[in-house]
Amino acid sequence: MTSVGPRKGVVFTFARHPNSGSTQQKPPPPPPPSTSPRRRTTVNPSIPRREQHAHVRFILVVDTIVSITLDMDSSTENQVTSKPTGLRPPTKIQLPSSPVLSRSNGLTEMTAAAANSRSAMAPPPLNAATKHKPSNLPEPDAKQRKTLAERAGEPHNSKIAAPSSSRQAYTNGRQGSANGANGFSASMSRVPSNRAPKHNPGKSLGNSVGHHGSRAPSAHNNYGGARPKSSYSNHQRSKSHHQSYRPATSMTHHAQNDEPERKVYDDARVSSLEAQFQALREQMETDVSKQGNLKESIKLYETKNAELEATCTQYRTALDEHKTDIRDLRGLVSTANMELEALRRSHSFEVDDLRRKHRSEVEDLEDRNRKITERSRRDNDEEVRKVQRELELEAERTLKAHSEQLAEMEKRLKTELEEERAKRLQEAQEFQAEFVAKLRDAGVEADAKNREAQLLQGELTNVKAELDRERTLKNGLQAQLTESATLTLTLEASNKAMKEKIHFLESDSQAQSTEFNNLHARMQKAIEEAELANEKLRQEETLRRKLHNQVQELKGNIRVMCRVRPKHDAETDPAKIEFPDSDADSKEVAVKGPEKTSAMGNVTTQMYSYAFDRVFSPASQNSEVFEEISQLVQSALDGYNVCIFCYGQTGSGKTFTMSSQDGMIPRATAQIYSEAQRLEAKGWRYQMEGSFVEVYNETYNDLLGRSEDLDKKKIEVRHDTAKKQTVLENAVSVPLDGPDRVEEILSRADKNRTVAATKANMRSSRSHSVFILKLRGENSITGEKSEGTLNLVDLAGSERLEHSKAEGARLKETQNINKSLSCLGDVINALGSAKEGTHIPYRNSKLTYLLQYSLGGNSKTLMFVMVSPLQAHLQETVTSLKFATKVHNTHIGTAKKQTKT
Ligand SMILES: Nc1ncnc2c1ncn2[C@@H]1O[C@H](COP(=O)(O)OP(=O)(O)OP(=O)(O)O)[C@@H](O)[C@H]1O
Repeated sequence: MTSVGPRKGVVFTFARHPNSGSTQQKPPPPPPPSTSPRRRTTVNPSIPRREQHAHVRFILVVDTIVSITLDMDSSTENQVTSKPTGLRPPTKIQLPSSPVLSRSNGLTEMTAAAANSRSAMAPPPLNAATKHKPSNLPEPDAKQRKTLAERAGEPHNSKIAAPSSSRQAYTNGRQGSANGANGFSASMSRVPSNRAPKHNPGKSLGNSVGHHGSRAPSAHNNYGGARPKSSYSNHQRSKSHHQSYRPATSMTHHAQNDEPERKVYDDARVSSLEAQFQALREQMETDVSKQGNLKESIKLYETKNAELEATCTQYRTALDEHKTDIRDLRGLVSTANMELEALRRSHSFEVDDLRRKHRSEVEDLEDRNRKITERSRRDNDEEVRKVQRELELEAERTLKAHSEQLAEMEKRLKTELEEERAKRLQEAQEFQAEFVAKLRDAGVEADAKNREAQLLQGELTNVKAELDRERTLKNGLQAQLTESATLTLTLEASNKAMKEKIHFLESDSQAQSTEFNNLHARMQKAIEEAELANEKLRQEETLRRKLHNQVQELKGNIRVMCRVRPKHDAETDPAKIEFPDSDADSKEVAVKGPEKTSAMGNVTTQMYSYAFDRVFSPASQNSEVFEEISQLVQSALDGYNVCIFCYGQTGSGKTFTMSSQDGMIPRATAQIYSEAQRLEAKGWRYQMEGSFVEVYNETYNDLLGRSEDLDKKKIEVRHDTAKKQTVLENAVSVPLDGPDRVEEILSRADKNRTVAATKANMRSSRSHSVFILKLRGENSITGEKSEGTLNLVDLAGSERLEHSKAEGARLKETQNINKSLSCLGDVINALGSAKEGTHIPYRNSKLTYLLQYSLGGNSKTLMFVMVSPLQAHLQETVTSLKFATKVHNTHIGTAKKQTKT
């Protein structure tokens, strides 16, 4: 875009609207920044007056040139813009929006800021030009300095006036012919002043202008040929060029010399400028001619553009037609699709109809075929029957014909025979009469006749044989007929029987159904009755448990029974033990004490009598003993803690009673299993776990663990005070899923004890063994839960130290045994005498600590006091019996059932 101020203005500026860059014509690069010459000439006092004057004159001249050019350009522009072309309108239309120029104000000065914004180059100081133009200073060395024309050929020079790449291209395009302009730019623009003096002062301004004017027209082609405002750019540059080449030194010199010299100088300067003007004019003419070329080019382009538009319109029309065709085709395709779909549908309907028709035809054919088959079968049967009948008739007919034929033949033969005989007789008589002489001949003839008769007889025999055959045949046919008739009769009978059977079965099915319903009803009734009975049983069971435990409570929660083992054959010197009430329910035992000799010499013996809950004589069996304790075992299933222990001296039969093959432990577990199974019908399910530990020298050992760990593995006993249960930590617990498992447990425990035993120490005698059976039951019907524990304890043999004379390890064992037994007595004693809240010394021994919840108020305890039958053990026997009596006399609080609902 080109914008020019009024003709008489001081500043002219080439401004370009930013939007104009989109035109096809490549715009000229923005002019280099320039400052107002007026400002320079009028404001800056540092410039010599003569020089300023020369500037003014120069500007006036230039202004004139510009105005001429503007007239030409504007007319050209008007011509161009008035033509209706398809090209973008010239950028001149956007002049009013230019921030640089305002027509309302006439020629507006470009402010420094505006100028800066249009150039990347900083404006040089105003006096920069003068600073480098001292006339009195020596010129720089020619070798070091380059002429402006030389520098114009250097690529870097163009950068001075081209801050952007586009400007660079533009400048480079021009550099071959616009060296002078570069020189102007260096002066007019804000190119640093140190570049300005680099021009060769030897070259005059006229040379520069002339050089400028001699710029080849082809240089303008570098602007793209469509840039009509390039001449203005040249103008501006020419002005700058003028200023740049203004010989400041001469101006300075004039200022210092007299006036005539200055005038000469000015004239020279004016003439130079005029020459320059002439050159510029030529240049402008050239530009005008170029402009004409450009206009032609524009016209050409317009024509091409019009052609292209026409082509475009044709293409658009063709495109629209194609689109219409495509739409039509789509419509046709959719119509065809719809028709195809309709055809497919009708075809599928037809196929379905055909299928249905075919199916019905096939069914008809099958039906017809069936009927035909049925009919043919019936016809066949009928035919067979008919043939059979015909055969029978034929047979009858044949038989009848044969019979008739035979009878006729026989009759004929008889007749013939009779006739022949009569004839022969007549002939014989005739011959007798006639041929007496001929008797021999007649005899011969008779013989012949006889032979003939014999032949006839043979023939008759043959006929008879034939008749016999016919008869045989007839008989055979009759037999066949009879057989067929029999078969028919049999089949008919069978058919009848089958019909009767079907009839019977049909009638029987109804009877059976009725019977089944009756049975079902009876079964339902029986089930209901069974349910009622079960319910009643459950109630009975609950009542039984209640009553049973009431009885147990009445019997006391600690009971003592005494068992005297039998004497072995090898054992002599039996003690005198009596059983005063020798009935089936013995409760007393009397032991005859040692003989005592009085001072008078009388030998007396004292009888010690003891009464317990039950006394078992040596003849009693384990089964009898178990009968007495089975109720307690039942209590464990009912949710009680039960403790049964055997107390007595060594060899008194504790292990035999407790752990032998038919001892209390196997029997108790067997009973628990059978009872648990019985209770399953009442909704109870039990889980059973067994542990077996021993207390040896006040240490717990696991008898079900590995034998090598017997004295090494530490077992901890923990008490759950809330649940009143004892937990054995680190001890093996075996789930008892069958009574046979008890044998396994007992043999494993026995093996461990045997391994641990030494010759001098039978381990089983020197330790307390405790079999613990935990029973957890749950009733799925009533929702009851129970947790009981059965403890079966085989205590170590009690011994008196003075009697055993034990030393060393045995002494320690004995002391520990006696201590724990003493503690057991203390606990029982405390339980019997204690008021509520009194301390029970369970912790005084490992044994009582282990049995804490199985001794006392929450449990049922049974003590077997085992008695040796030997006199040698009498003292120990009496001690044991006394201890047992003490326990027996103890009343321990009421047991509590561990049940939940
Ligand atoms: N009721 C009995 N019938 C037959 N034999 C018995 C009976 N009671 C014990 N015996 C036998 O007496 C012997 C000693 O019995 P047992 O080992 O049971 O005594 P113990 O009190 O366990 O001895 P320890 O305290 O040393 O273990 C064994 O041989 C045993 O078979």
